[in-house]
Amino acid sequence: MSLAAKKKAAASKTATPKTGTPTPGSKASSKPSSKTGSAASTPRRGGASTPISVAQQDLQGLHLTEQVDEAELQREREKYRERPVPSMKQEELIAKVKADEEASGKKNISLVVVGHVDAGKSTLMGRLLYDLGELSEKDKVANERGSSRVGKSSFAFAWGLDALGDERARGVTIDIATTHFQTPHRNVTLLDAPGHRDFIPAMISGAAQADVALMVVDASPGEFEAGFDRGGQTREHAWLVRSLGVKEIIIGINKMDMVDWSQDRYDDIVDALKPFLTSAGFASAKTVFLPLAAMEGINVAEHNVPTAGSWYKGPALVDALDKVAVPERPYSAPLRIPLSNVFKGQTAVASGVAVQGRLASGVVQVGDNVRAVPGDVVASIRTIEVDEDTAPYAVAGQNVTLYLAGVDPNQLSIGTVLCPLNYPAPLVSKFVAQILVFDLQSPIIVGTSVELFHHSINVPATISKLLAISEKGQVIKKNPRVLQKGVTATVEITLRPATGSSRQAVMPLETAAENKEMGRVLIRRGGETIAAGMVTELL
Ligand SMILES: Nc1nc2c(ncn2[C@@H]2O[C@H](COP(=O)(O)OP(=O)(O)OP(=O)(O)O)[C@@H](O)[C@H]2O)c(=O)[nH]1
Repeated sequence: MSLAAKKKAAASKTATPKTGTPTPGSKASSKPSSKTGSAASTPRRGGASTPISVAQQDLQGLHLTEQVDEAELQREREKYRERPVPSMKQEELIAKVKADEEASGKKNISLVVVGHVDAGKSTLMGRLLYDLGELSEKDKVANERGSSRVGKSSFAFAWGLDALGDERARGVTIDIATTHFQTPHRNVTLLDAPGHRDFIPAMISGAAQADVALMVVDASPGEFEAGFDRGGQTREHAWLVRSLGVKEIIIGINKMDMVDWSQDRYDDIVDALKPFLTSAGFASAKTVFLPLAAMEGINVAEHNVPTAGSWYKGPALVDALDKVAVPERPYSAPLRIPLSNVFKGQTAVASGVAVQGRLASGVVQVGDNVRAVPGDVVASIRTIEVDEDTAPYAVAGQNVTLYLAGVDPNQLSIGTVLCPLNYPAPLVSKFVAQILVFDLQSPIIVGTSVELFHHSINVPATISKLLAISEKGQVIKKNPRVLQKGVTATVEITLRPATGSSRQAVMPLETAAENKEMGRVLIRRGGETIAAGMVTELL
């Protein structure tokens, strides 16, 4: 699939509200980037993506508009419910997955790109894709033309990566776009994160899915400092990605052309970042620094530093990515697929309801039946797409598009978790978490209202009890009255019903001990990330 087409697909899911945060279900959009056989042969209709009922969808799929033959409709519905049979038992599948990985010599990793606004993230990724042959000359020329028309000709490479329309006019990335590329030993899924403060919720969704972060900083005079100061996004992004479980980080010190490849400037930036990254929880062995000039493609796909930069002997970006450690994937744990997208509206029922997400744990194959929670809906996996290609199975760590049979799209939403039939994730309205408190404007007290982020959703919640403050694993204070910046605390968190609803709010959640990825939460207040933590007990 061409990059332009991929971008179009990515752009089709950019429904993040420009101010405020996305709410569950708000990203549902028209249609995923499908090219499965069944989808291709399925009649599709244009039009608005307002949610429609299953019956209406059936009508669309069958091209019946007014005269409805109920019996015929029923037969068609039954047909949709015909399920492919899984070809392997779970244990067989896990063994095959491991053997396939061994044989391919390539491992899958997901990369999130973060950094202060305008640091050059999109330019860098555009350049990398171009140098790796993923962005054609034609795409690049079209991008150059398009971007100079709106008076931003230096954005030519970024153009390739940023989505369409609104985003182009403003020159700011507003939602996660995914693309794939390969290094000699890695298949990389790239999640391009927006740098703008308002868009951090979208970044959280990307970072929650990543194995490694590429943090881009701008070496130009004054710019690194602006991004690193309080209020700049460098610090918050580093905290966020680490809190979301990303252990490896590559720091691309970009725009070295602006400082004539000065080693002093590079060293100063490294010296400022190192202690900060350690305090944010990145082990120095898992931190790589490299100088770059993204626009000119220097030190991106090859170690081609100019004479002024001959002091640099380390890896080019592509070599650093090729060495990213692949975490042990929890294949044998029960399946958990938190959905990051549900395509409501135009998707015809015959090809299944299209959803996207990342396997937090477990394995799944075509024909498997899964239970969707909340809602307790049973669906059958009709088709699996990994990297836009159909696949017989998918495993923990992969981002997938799934086509589900036997389910109404309105029963699913962003945040729904697909689970095995006999092992659904528990639904929780209150839990205990151990949290690390970030930089705060005002302290956390009992009753503090927050937004709770878990994978791709955020829900209103209250810090209902402050249970303890600990240091190095020891409780140093019980029932504190306030939590200040920098402390590790045990708190009770209670979900609040959505505005206007009297129903008790619940969400699928597990303790971190049970399932690391399902037990990680982020806490924000008033557009600021104030804490991150692990669920330790479900109440
Ligand atoms: N001199 C110089 N300018 C660069 C380089 N890389 C990027 N730029 C410029 O920096 C500006 C911002 O680049 P983008 O790639 O849009 O930055 P971004 O980090 O993706 O920005 P957001 O999407 O808004 O977060 C553009 O004008 C680029 O042309 C570089 O290596 N050298």
